[in-house]
Parts: sequence; structure tokens; C-alpha cells
Amino acid sequence: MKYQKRQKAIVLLADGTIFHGKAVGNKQGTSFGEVCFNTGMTGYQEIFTDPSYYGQLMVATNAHIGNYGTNVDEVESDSIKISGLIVKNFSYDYSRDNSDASLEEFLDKNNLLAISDVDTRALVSYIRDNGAMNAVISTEVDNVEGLKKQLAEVPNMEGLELASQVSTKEAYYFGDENATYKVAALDIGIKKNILRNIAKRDAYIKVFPYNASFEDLEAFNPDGYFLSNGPGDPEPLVEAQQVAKEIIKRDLPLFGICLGHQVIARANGISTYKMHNGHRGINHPVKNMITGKGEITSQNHGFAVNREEAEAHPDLEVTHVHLNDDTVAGLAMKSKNCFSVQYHPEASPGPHDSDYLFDQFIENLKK
Ligand SMILES: NC(=O)CC[C@H](N)C(=O)O
Repeated sequence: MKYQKRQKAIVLLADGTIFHGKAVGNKQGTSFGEVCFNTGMTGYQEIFTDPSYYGQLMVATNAHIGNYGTNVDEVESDSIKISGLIVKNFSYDYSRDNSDASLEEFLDKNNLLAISDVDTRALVSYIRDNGAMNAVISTEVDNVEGLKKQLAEVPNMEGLELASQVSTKEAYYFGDENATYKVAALDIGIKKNILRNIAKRDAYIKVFPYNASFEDLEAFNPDGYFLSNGPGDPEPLVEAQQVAKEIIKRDLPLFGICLGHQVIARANGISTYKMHNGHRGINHPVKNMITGKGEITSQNHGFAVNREEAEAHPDLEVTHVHLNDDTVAGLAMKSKNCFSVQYHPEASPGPHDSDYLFDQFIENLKK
């Protein structure tokens, strides 16, 4: 064991429940966020750097985290976006040929507080029963009352606009400028692997900040438009909803993933709601209602689109349904060149069942 004596640490939930653990490494500190769990057995580096997790404390249900180290290429954004990490066993040692640093080094570089030796099975089943809630992780184990007061000040995820916290400040380009297609992407928290997946299908992308207008995007003269994934509640994202409305009004090719899917639903007047617990993992079963086929998908969302309203909408079709709870997993507009999914076809490290959605988008650009 690398550290003989590690700081005691706690997870304090908003309802006062406490779980005990120890700080990873020599770290001390306190970190707040909405506590959520991901069931992926691999992909921790991609999860920690996914901008959609901004403001969340991540519980990994996999019992060992860190054992395959980290690699500079396996990030979804330039820094860690979760606000803290909770694990059962933290691996200080790692073994994998193409790793360039340990997870501990990666967390240190990003100054992220992590705690281990937590009974994550008990914690996860508690959250599953009691629903998503705010929490704090801290090495201030003797200051529970003080932490409770601070925790009470942390805003709820519901109603929270977070895209502005993670979006690019300036527009930038991605891919080969001589590519056949041009795509304008609105960055409301975009993952790098989405850009890689679009670019590798012969498209050059201009990525715009969350508050760009339709006219800003249109000036790039794109063949199609993309609305990204991202953190927080879709409801307050009125600028992005306006961009979606303008694109839909003109019947231009539009594809949205996760937060982008929710924004497209809202642009069509469909409400979104906070789920009791979100979907976070890489084994979520979805049924494609058009083909009748199942897909195993990667998911990360805490909000969802109202299914009844979507089904009652004359111009919307529910194209994909989540098989665990019958929630909306995909939408298409009947009279427009517009579709979206609640899950992540770009999933790195997989599964890749839903890759075809990027091909479908490229086909739509040709129309
Ligand atoms: N991955 C995402 O885009 C997440 C969307 C939204 N923040 C949610 O939690 O539902």
C-alpha cells in the first residue's frame, strides 16, 4: 500500500445520511455536487472528462477504479468535469501497455478530490431508492454540522443552466477543411468523441459557443447542424432552443444527442422532467421502434423527454425506447430533416451498436 495513513473522509447526503471512507492519496478537502452513479466496468477516464457530468459527484459501481491507468488520448474534454469521485477500491498501481500516467496522477493534475473505501453498493442502493440528491464529500469528518449548512446552499440540478460553464468561449474548427460536408455544432457541453465520429465521416465541423445565434451558425454555410450533449437542465437553455427552432423552421438537417435531444424536444413544445435516478452506464438496452431491433447503448442523463406529449405531437415520432423503464430514447420529426437520441452513439470505449446514427446524419446532409 502506497499510503500508510490516509485521511478519513465522508460522503454526506442532503438528507443527512453519512457513508464513511478515506481520501485517495494525500488529498484533503471538500467537494459538492449531485451524487450519481455509473455502472460502466471501463471508461472511467472518459466519464470523468465528459462535460455532461459537470457539477456531479460520481460513484463508480465497479469495485476497482484506476487499474488500467490513464492515457492522454482518452479524454472527452480538456479537463476533469465531475466535481468529485467516490469508489470502493482505488488502484494506485496500474498495468496497461499504452497508459501514460496513473489515475492518481491524473486526478492530482486536475485537482480532483476522490474518496475510496466507501461501501459503494450500500450507497448506490440508497440513492436508487431515495432518488438523485445533492451531497458533499469531505475530509472534514468532524465538521458534519458545518458541511450540512454549506450543502443546504448548493442549488438543485433541476432548473440549473450549466452549459455556459463548460462550453467553448470562442468558436473553433475540427477535422479536415477539405472534407466533403460542413457541419455547424452548438457546443452545450460537447464530447470530443462526437466530433471525432462526425469528422471521420468526411465532415469539417465548426463548433460554436452555447450562446451563438442561428445566424452565427448559418454564416459557416453548413450542410447540417448538430446540437451536443451537455450538463444541467435543458429547460433554461432558451438560446439553444431558439437555435433549434430556427433550424427546424427552415427544414435544415439537424441531429441532437442527449442534452441536444432534450433541447430539440423542448423546441417542439415537449416538456422535460427530472428522473428519479438517471441512466448512467454502458449497457442500457434500447429498442429501435423503426427496425424493431435492440441496441445496447451508453447513457448518461438525469432528465428525460415527456413520452405522452411526444407521442401526442402530430409531427414527432418516438423512434427509440429505453427497455428498462419505457422512457423516450430517440425522436424524429415526420415532416422535417431532424432526429435525436437520448443516449450516446459516440460511446468510447463502446458499445458501438448505435454508430449507424452518425451515418444516418451524413445521409441526411446529402438530401
Ligand atoms: N449527457 C447529456 O447530455 C446529459 C443531458 C442532461 N444534462 C441530463 O442529465 O439529462
